Amino acid sequence: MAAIKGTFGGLDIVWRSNGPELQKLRKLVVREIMSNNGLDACYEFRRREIRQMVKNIHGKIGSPINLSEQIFLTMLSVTMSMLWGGSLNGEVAKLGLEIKDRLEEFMKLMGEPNLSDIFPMLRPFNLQGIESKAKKHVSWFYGFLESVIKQRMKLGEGPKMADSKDFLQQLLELNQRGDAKTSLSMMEIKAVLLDMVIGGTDTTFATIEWAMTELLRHPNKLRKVIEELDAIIGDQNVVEESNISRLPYLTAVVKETLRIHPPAPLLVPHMPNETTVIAGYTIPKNSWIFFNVWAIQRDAEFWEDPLRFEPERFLKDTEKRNYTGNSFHFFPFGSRRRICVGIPLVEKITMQILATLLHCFDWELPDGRQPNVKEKLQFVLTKAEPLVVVPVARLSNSIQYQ
Ligand code: HEM
Repeated sequence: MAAIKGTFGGLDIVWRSNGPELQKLRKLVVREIMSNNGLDACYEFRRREIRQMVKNIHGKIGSPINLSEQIFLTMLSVTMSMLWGGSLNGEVAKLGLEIKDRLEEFMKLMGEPNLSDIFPMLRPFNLQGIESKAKKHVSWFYGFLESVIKQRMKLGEGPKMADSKDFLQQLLELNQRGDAKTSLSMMEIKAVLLDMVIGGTDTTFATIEWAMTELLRHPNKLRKVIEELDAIIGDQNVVEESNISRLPYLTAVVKETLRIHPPAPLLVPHMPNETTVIAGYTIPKNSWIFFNVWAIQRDAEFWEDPLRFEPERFLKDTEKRNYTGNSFHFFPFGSRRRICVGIPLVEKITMQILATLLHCFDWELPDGRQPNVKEKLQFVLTKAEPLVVVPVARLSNSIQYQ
């Protein structure tokens, strides 16, 4: 962990220590970028990538497809598109694949046990090479983001899509306001963008992959989702972000997925800057603390029949069962000062991608075999084996697939 933290140079949000600079960055992201206005401003970018996903899948109707890979690429395209108007289509596809490979490598490194975390005096020797490998990837990402930013500053504005503005454009405009509260250095802009690529892509992908897996394992729950989509969206429309607040059952499916399969099962490690005693245990200053939210959210003391996939439990008591991190039985995004800043985006994007996949297609299982729930932990908890399924068109109007 120390190795990974070091590679960011202390400028990003995830690995920055508590203090006024961290609070400034968090406030800026939450108030400006993740606000309704901020997210609405880049809706067209998200929408474009989701429509492209539908088109890609429609081209493979009737054949088995690796849905996990399709979801990952869609999430990466959505992230790149929202951040700097990038895309994985056309000539930049090669670059997208390079980002995907580097992201996967980086996640692996973050999940690898590092001797230096247990014996900090070994850190200078970099015995497993984790720090140097991680640094190589981070420098590549920083170099790439720098060229994107320079290009944008030269052109003066981002790609035009209706009235949309990508995150980079929003950050640069905040900088032009020129007040200390919203100005960021170029290094900080790069670090925040990188946090979003690394912190946002895999976690959101994993949520959608697990939700699809659980629904395919539970046809009675899937039927309820389809009934809800047919009633709210209907046969002649496509899913828009404005519809998703009217899909309470699908919302409960996402929450139940995040309960059983939290993408960040140990949250992000915390480090107290003072020695503290909690419940009689002494937590020494500067120790790495992991919260096992995976185990807590499966604890039979708090959850009835905890391993059963039961979205209905989130239909009751919705006030308490939310993402605010105030319940210590359900906090997949963490809690309090360091709670995830991406929640508003996650709520929109997971719902819209899931609703679109289930509204546009029926999904058949090759050889009728149920997908398994074997897990793979590389910092983010994903499925060990990809989800392979056969898409079948379910809408009568071919325009909905274009
Ligand atoms: C389902 C998707 C996601 C999950 C489950 C998730 C989960 C988390 C968790 C558990 C933390 C650490 C909280 C703690 O330790 O107390 C965190 C932090 C963070 N997340 Fe997310 N996240 C998701 C998506 C996103 C997205 C889409 C973004 C941005 C585009 C994002 C940006 C961040 C950032 C910047 C932090 C660091 C906050 C800080 O340290 O102050 N996350 N996230």
